Amino acid sequence: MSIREKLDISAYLVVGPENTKGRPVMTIIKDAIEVGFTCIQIRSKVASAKEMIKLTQQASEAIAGAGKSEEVTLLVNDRLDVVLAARKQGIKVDGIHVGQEDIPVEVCREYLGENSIVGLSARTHEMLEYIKTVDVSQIDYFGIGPLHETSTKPDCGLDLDGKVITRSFEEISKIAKLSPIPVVVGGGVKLIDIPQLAKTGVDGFFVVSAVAEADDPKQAADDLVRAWKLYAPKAHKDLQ
Ligand SMILES: Cc1ncc(COP(=O)(O)OP(=O)(O)O)c(N)n1
Ligand SMILES: Cc1nc(C(=O)O)sc1CCOP(=O)(O)O
Ligand SMILES: [Mg+2]
Repeated sequence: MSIREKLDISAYLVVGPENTKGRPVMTIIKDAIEVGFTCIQIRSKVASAKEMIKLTQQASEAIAGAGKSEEVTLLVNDRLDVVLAARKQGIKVDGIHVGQEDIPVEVCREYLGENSIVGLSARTHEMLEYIKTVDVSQIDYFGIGPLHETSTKPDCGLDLDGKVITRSFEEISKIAKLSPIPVVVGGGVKLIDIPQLAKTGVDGFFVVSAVAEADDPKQAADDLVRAWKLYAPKAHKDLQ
C-alpha cells in the first residue's frame, strides 16, 4: 500500500521549538509517537532551514526508532525547500502541509512526486463552497480550523473583515460529509472537545499546545489518543 493510501491523520501533532516551553521538541515528539499519534508535522516560524532539516531528521529517526516508519507520517509545514533538502540527505520525510498563502499544491506535488503526502488548509471564508469546487486530485487531506481561537496561531480563522471565525461542530459535520478527501480539525482543540469532534465524522484532530505545552506531554497525548479511539466511529477500538 502506498503512503497516500495508508495515511492516518487521526491523531496529529504539529510542533516546533517555539511551542514546547523550552523543552526539547524531540522528547515531545517521542512521547506522542509512543502513545499512538499517527502524524507529526514539524512547524516553525522562527527556525532556520538548517534547524528545520535537523528537526526533521531527528523526528524521522524517532519514528524509525519506535519501529513506526510505516505507520507514522512525517510532514513539514510550509517549507518545500526543507523537505527536498532533507530527502537529498537521505532522511525519510513523507511530505508537506501548506496553506492558502503558501507554495501551491501542484508545485509541491511536482517536486515531491506521487508517493508523497500533500496536505492543504482549506480557506476559512467560503470554505463549504471551496471544498465542493477545488480540484482535490493533488491533495491528500484538508486541515481545517480553528475550532477555538488560539494563541498558538492568532491569525488563524481571520475572515475577510479581520475577525476570527471559529468552526462550529455543525459546520465541521457538513464539511466532513461533503469533503471528497480526509479532514483533520485543529485550532484550540483540547481533550474536552474530542467526543464532539469525533462524532462529526472527520478523520482526526491536530494539536499543538494541548500536547506541547502540557505539564505532562506524554499523559496529555495518551489521553487524546484514547479519547479519539473511544469516540470516533471510524477509529480502531483496540484500546477499549
Ligand atoms: C494540519 C494542519 N492544518 C492547518 C494548518 C495551518 O496551515 P496554514 O494555514 O498554512 O498556517 P501555518 O501553519 O503555516 O501558520 C497546519 N499547519 N496544519
Ligand atoms: C497551525 C494551526 N492552524 C490552524 C488553523 O486553524 O488552520 S490553528 C493552528 C494552531 C493550533 O495550535 P493549538 O493546538 O495550540 O491551538
Ligand atoms: Mg502555511
